Amino acid sequence: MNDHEVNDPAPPESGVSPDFRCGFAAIVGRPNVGKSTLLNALLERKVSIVSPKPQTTRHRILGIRSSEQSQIIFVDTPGLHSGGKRAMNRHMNRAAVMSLNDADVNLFVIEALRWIDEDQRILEQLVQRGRPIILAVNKVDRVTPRERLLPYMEELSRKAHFAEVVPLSGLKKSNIAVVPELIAKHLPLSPPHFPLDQVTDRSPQFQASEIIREKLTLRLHQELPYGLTVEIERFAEEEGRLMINAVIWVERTGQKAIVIGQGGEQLKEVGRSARLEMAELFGRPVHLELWVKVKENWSDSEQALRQLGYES
Ligand SMILES: Nc1nc2c(ncn2[C@@H]2O[C@H](COP(=O)(O)OP(=O)(O)OP(=O)(O)O)[C@@H](O)[C@H]2O)c(=O)[nH]1
Repeated sequence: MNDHEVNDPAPPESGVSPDFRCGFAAIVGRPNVGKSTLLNALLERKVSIVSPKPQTTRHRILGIRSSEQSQIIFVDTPGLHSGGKRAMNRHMNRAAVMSLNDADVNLFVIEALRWIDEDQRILEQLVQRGRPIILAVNKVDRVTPRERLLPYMEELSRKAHFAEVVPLSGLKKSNIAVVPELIAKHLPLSPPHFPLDQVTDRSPQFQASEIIREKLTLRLHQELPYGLTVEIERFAEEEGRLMINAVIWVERTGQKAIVIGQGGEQLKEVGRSARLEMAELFGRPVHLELWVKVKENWSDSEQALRQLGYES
């Protein structure tokens, strides 16, 4: 099943103009070029996990940006991996290819002054699909002196026929405002698919699990790249408070000790920062309980992936 069909589209809003445009924009690019950061800047709020380590985005996260003229449904693709053998890698590749198929326009994100073979490979796949490609040249804040950018942009323009080439910085939020306008030009005339005030079709449970995973990833640095996932077991409202119980699944007993940390400090700190962010996101106090459990070699087994909801 196509992820976009999970939620029935909302009935068309009354009163939208006949020039209204709506469609799907895939955010594509190799790991760590800054796709999640850019998406968050485009949506003006945080919906997708951001971390300094590559390949942290496992799920396709749909962010929605609506204005009076358009509704852009962003698909944040996992990194297109080269040659991954484990089940998780296969899943990620399938997900990436699926969102390329869905998109009306591709926002291809690269790093300023850094074009490598993997960028070339992704560009070739995009060109084959024949959909418009908007090239987002990210991280321009790192370019010094600024004059180096212009010849680089000219060089890029010769690599393919891009609909647009935009230098920007997702982190510094510079030159971001123009991007939705450029994307909207390439979307079909259509009424909005979702209510205009909706920014994501992900459930609050999913968002809660992503917040926990992000806090873990930030604290654990190199120690647990793929080896953990988060499952929400309870998500209930009681007397104005959200009661959330979550299990952090790891692959090995040794990793369990790492996640918990000495005297439980690590886990306590993860819980504290996750709880604060959830309280802000959901607009009410949160009571969060975290457990760490071992699921042997889960990321190697298709069946275990399915149990945890990574079906594609
Ligand atoms: N200097 C600078 N750093 C950036 C910019 N955008 C993102 N970064 C950093 O680049 C790193 C990767 O950013 P992400 O947004 O997680 O990258 P991603 O492409 O979504 O990564 P994957 O999930 O691995 O595919 C983080 O450390 C960001 O802070 C930018 O405009 N300028």
